[in-house]
Amino acid sequence: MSEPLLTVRGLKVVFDGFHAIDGLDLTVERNEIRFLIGPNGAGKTTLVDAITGLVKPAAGSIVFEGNELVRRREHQIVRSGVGRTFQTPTVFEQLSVLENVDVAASFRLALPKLLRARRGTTPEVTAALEAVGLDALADAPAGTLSHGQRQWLEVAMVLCQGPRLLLLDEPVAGMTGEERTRTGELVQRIAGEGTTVLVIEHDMDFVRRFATRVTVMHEGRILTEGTVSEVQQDETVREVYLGRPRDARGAGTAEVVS
Ligand SMILES: Nc1ncnc2c1ncn2[C@@H]1O[C@H](COP(=O)(O)OP(=O)(O)OP(=O)(O)O)[C@@H](O)[C@H]1O
Repeated sequence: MSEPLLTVRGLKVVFDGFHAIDGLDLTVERNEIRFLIGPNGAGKTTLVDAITGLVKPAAGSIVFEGNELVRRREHQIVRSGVGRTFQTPTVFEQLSVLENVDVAASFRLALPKLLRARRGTTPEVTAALEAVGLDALADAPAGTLSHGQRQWLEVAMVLCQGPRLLLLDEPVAGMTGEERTRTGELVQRIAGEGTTVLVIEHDMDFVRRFATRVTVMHEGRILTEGTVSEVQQDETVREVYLGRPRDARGAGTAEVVS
């Protein structure tokens, strides 16, 4: 069997004595569309923050394609092939759609290459815009895009950097049904072209339709993993979502066990 794309072992992230990630182990194989679910505060975003260098783990290792990511800086992690989007898209509103992707593409280049590269649009930029279906809007200011289109623009901004692992944080939040379907199909195309995708999501309908495998997080650890139906039937998952009536629950979490 080939080496996993991502191997997380014994990961701990501590905020002022609070263990947001508490000895977490996770393995992601190549070409998966892995969904990460779990109640509010389970540690999903913190895990992605640790993988991408935004927060520094107190312990543990994160090995991507055989290389340790812990202690690398954010831009080094991007250059090593890990890209992410955020819950709220971060685009430059005054720049055009094309310029946004162009700026993001430059970020991946080392300075000498960057100085040579600024002569017209690169094939990666064009391909990323086509992949997310925004090529017809290339010259539109990003500030005029709908919420769904902004999310796709942010995906294009990551795709143009050529990631082998793409981490999406609640990509369909606030989207219409049609936009959700388009986003799911986009994720499938991205995975089909060789980029492994890890998606944090609360929308169980979306998870059911597009996940190849689901990991459930709870209190900073992995509770269980499996297919959607396997995790829905898991007793511990049912307890986490339904067994504590006074817990604050995330949107759609009750759906997990329905
Ligand atoms: N910078 C921080 N400082 C202190 N505590 C934090 C920080 N970031 C996250 N936490 C805490 O860590 C825990 C995990 O948060 P995290 O955002 O990773 O959960 P989540 O599973 O992504 O939740 P949600 O589904 O609501 O987005 C929460 O209790 C949160 O309050």
